[in-house]
Amino acid sequence: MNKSKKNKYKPGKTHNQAKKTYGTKRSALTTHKGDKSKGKTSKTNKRQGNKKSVTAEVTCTGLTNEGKGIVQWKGKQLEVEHLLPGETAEITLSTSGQHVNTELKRVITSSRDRIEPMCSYFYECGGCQLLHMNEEAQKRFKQETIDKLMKPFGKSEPILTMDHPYDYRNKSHTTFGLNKDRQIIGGLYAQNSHKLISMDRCLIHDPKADEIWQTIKNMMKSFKMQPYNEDTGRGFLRHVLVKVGKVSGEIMVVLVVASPIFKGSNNFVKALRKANPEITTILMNVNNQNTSMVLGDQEKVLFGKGTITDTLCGMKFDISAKSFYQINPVQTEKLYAKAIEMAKLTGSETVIDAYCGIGTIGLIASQKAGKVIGVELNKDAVRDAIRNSKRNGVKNARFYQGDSGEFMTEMAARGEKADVVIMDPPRSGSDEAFLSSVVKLKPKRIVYVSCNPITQVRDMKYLVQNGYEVKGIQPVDMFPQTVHVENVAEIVLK
Ligand SMILES: C[S@@+](CC[C@H](N)C(=O)[O-])C[C@H]1O[C@@H](n2cnc3c(N)ncnc32)[C@H](O)[C@@H]1O
Repeated sequence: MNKSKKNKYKPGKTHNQAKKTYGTKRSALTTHKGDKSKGKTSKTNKRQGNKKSVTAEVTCTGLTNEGKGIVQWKGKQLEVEHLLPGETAEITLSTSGQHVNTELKRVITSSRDRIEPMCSYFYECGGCQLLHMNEEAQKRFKQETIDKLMKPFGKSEPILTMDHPYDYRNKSHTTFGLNKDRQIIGGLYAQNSHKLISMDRCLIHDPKADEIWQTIKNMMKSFKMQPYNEDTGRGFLRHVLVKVGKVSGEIMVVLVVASPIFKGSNNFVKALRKANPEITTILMNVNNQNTSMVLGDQEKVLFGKGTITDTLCGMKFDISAKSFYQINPVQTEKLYAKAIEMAKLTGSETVIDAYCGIGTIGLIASQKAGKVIGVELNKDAVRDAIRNSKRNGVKNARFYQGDSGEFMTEMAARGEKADVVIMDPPRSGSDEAFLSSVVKLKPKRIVYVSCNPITQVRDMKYLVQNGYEVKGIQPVDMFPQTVHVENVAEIVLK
């Protein structure tokens, strides 16, 4: 590896997701140079637990990438959850070590961008961070986030938003537990915690998925099925994963259980299908590890074919329980259309679809390319991709299981050729092995699809330092109501 400054790859930190709820937040304490404190501190100092807390009146001057309000207090820049630019508010502050925790107590002057959150779990859950902002403000926030991050590479296009920004998630997983009265509850963990919030509906989930896990929760008592307790390791049902084919209407239910012995599974499946006849397949996944991962390794099909099929961009795709599939298909069609437009295919190119999942982008691109080579780490996803290739009658695509970085390194070592690389890595971004091999392979074009523009910027800097230039930047709002934003960049060899 060339160790020169030019080629030096500097992995950045992964995007820090916004956290949960009103209050008890630990804000990053950053020293703020050159600005006088604008916050007024009240004289009353209280003790919160063993931490000293003070109340202050502050004015919000902007938003962080995580959608938190930025305020100045005693020469420091602090972040306050759920505060909007221009608003003045009363907050409480408490210090623990190097950190200052802030809590929004009362908004004194409210922004015109503020709306009443449509979800009653908003302040507790933290899965959506922007429900207190109207649609226009969310759009502006995401556009500004991308514009700011992508500034070194040029201007970004206006973000592609969604007409009905609710009910869009085709995949959801629910956890079960007992409340203090030992009644079974189901819901989501509060962001970055293991506090289970009992809910009946999530505004961004597919409504059918929420209906199904409610059915399961209501069946548990009569089937003597106990929710799994992470602390004691006792109980059976850990999670329910529901995947919905938004076009096909097919529905997969995965019962994630702590033990492979599922007594009465036939009757359970029968009762579940009776209550929700739209379910097309039911699986049992055994996760007996002490882990925060939802799915374990063992899987058994209890009913149906074990996969669902959905249609995206006119092609049909089989999706397994463990395979990645974009969670917002309406916006995915816009994203893929942009990615393929940026690839500028003429029919003869060799295209690499790196981090290809079930082969969606590559198979759609294959209609306009000479040949497509897909690489993906997850073996179930590769099996789906191969099946999807056959199902759609695609003859010019091959899929391989492996690490994209290693695969590209081997391709570069063999002196192989690629005209276009489409890459869509996970949130942590790509790696040095992959990027340095891309630079060796010298494709004319790279289309970089990312759900984390922070790691995307890091990787794009490397490509730009090594002979590429950025020609186009297109943000897409794949995750309305949350701070997350998808971005696709067109990068060409100079
Ligand atoms: C954001 S998804 C994109 C999938 C696909 N392009 C799509 O649009 O549905 C990232 C994919 O990268 C895969 N992945 C993660 N690390 C990988 C690696 N080192 N090499 C290859 N694939 C990897 C994941 O399993 C996942 O399927």
